[in-house]
Amino acid sequence: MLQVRDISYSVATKTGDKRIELLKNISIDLDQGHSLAIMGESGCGKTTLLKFIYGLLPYDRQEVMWNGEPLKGAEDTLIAGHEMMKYVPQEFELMPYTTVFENVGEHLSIQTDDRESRIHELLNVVDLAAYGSRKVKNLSGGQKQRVAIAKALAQEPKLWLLDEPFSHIDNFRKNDLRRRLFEYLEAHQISCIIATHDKDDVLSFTDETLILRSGKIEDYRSTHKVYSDPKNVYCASLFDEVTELDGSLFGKKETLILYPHQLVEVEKGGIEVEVEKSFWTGRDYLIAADYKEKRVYLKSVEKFELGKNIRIDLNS
Ligand SMILES: Nc1ncnc2c1ncn2[C@@H]1O[C@H](COP(=O)(O)OP(=O)(O)OP(=O)(O)O)[C@@H](O)[C@H]1O
Repeated sequence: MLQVRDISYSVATKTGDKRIELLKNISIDLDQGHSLAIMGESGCGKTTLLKFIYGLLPYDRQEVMWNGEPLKGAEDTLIAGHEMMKYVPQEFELMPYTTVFENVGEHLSIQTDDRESRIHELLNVVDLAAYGSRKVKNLSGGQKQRVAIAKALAQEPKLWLLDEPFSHIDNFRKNDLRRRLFEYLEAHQISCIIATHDKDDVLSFTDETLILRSGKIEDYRSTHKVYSDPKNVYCASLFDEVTELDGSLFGKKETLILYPHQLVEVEKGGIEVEVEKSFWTGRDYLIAADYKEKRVYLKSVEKFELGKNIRIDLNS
């Protein structure tokens, strides 16, 4: 079990007269086998938080605990990084002049009886079984990223720290790869913290979600709650387009933060909006409309012409 206790992390400005706080009062409890998503806008501190947990940055106090034991930060260890964790950074580190097979096997003991079958198992997880003998320098960016993932799994971590792990991988493979990986993690009871901008990494695969904004926790609950009951527009907009409307327009007390599928066109009732644009999304249209100079988004099976007035209501 991982426990992060009220951590803050700051760096000195270039002039050295001030400090910038990159992380402020972050606490995390992660049970073994659970997965946590870290979401937030670019620059909010996701990578810094992963590096901090992994032990690449100095700890002021005993702030990161593993199964109740305090861990040491970068300034107190010879080799930074905790052995029960594996951190897969955005810029993956591979050996370009050796094969995929050798890269993945790098950390497996030569004595391991089932060395070959273990490497094959991991290459299967990342769908690279056919590329074992290929030199890494001759792979595409997405293939290299998959090698980095397999290599990290070869070390049998208890906690996996992933920074935008699918950023180079095409949509065609992404969904399948996600499913295989998270199934592998579940089967081996490996915990996972994944920093991502992609809601598809989060909704189907993580138990909890922590949303960061300027280094502070904006929300930290079950992924289901973070998505379905967003605390504010910032949190909701990490998942989809968002409309914020006064609830009294629909007979509700609270301000409403709505995803496009939560608003629909109706014949009567609701409010009148003016269509500004219809975007085809494959299955239906995302309609951008104006309500008293406020942007409103809804889903529709029908395309609406620019300037058309339609009535919309809550999709209950
Ligand atoms: N050593 C450092 N010195 C000064 N500023 C830093 C340092 N490391 C990170 N930062 C700043 O801290 C902020 C958080 O960076 P971080 O890489 O953690 O963000 P992020 O949420 O992972 O962003 P992205 O989604 O773009 O990868 C950024 O503004 C970054 O420029």
